[in-house]
Amino acid sequence: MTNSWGSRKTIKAIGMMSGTSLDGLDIAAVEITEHDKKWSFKLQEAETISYTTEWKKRLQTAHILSGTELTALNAKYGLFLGEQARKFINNTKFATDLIASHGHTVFHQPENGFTLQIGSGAHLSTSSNCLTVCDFRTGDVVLGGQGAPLVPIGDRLLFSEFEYCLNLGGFANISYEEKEKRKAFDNCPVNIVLNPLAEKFDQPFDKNGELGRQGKVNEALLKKLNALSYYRHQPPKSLGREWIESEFLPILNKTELNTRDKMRTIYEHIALQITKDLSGDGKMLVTGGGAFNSFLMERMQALTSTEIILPETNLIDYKEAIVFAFMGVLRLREEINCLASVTGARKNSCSGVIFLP
Ligand SMILES: Nc1ncnc2c1ncn2[C@@H]1O[C@H](COP(=O)(O)OP(=O)(O)OP(=O)(O)O)[C@@H](O)[C@H]1O
Ligand SMILES: CC(=O)N[C@H]1[C@@H]2OC[C@@H](O2)[C@@H](O)[C@@H]1O[C@H](C)C(=O)O
Repeated sequence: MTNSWGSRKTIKAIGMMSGTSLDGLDIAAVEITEHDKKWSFKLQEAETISYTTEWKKRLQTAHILSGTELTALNAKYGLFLGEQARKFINNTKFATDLIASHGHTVFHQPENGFTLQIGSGAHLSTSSNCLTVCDFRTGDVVLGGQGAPLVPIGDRLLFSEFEYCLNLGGFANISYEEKEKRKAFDNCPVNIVLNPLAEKFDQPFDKNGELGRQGKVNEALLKKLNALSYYRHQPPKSLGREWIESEFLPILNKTELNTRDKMRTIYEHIALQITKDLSGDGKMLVTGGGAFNSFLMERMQALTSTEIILPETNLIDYKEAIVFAFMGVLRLREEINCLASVTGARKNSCSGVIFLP
């Protein structure tokens, strides 16, 4: 506790998260409480603002824009986030102390020393009229870390009753305690590769895994995917769109399988990659939209005796937004919110940039 935020028992925070699946902007209003050095939270309100086709396209193609265009989008998206926050606050009457915004990842190249989440904090804080914390990843990358995943600080301090926390969004990422340190890494791609395949059937995603369930596992493709060098690397490690384009899709696009068989094989690949390192003991909390994919859950549970726990829907949908709200609170209190044991950075850090309205 180093400043006046540290003497507040409860802090009200709004967390905003735009994930890789591009289904929408998740907003969570959370009351975060510290009692006897133990943290707890209450999710008060939550909403997902679906992206319009136009916003989805803008964010999806942001990486090919010119410098000027990307700068303009950063500002425009910051204003958009601010307007959404304002509307949310007006509707819910949640008297928030702060907004913690992840933004939308456009580039993630920790090996080259940078990561970029757009959604200008200055625009967001001014248009929402709220104290805002954003740019949570850069500080860790500058310290030599992967800048991801960051949610494990929340897994450790808010969800410690679970041996594993798994999130199934665009990518799968898992976190767990090992020798009293939090460890975490991105396992493999999930919806970032499944959604475009489902779109071939005019569906935004493979609801409950029904399309993939109808296909057959292709052993040759499965073997090639499992042989990708990323899976042999030791953590810390993380994945991004760049890896999908350079490593995963070239293998997938070379096969002439029908789409259902491709999906079925990808499901097996995901289930194998996630379960291969589990101890077989304890409970695993599964969140993120992929948790609703009952076929994927079945395949995972068939490959491990670690018990898969699906929480209530709001936690499945909003855990990441909740944890970013928590990270914003830690940032204001000047307490550690990025774990070097997870990201491989030279040291733990208190990351995020603060904007006053
Ligand atoms: N009933 C369902 N069956 C199968 N998949 C589902 C279902 N509901 C949601 N999904 C998947 O979950 C995705 C959304 O998940 P989520 O919002 O957790 O991803 P994200 O936050 O964008 O990703 P990330 O955490 O990687 O940034 C959808 O795009 C869809 O693929
Ligand atoms: C760079 C980036 O945006 N990474 C995301 C992405 O989506 C899932 C996975 O890859 C994870 O590493 C991370 O997000 C979550 C919220 C995290 O940092 O914990």
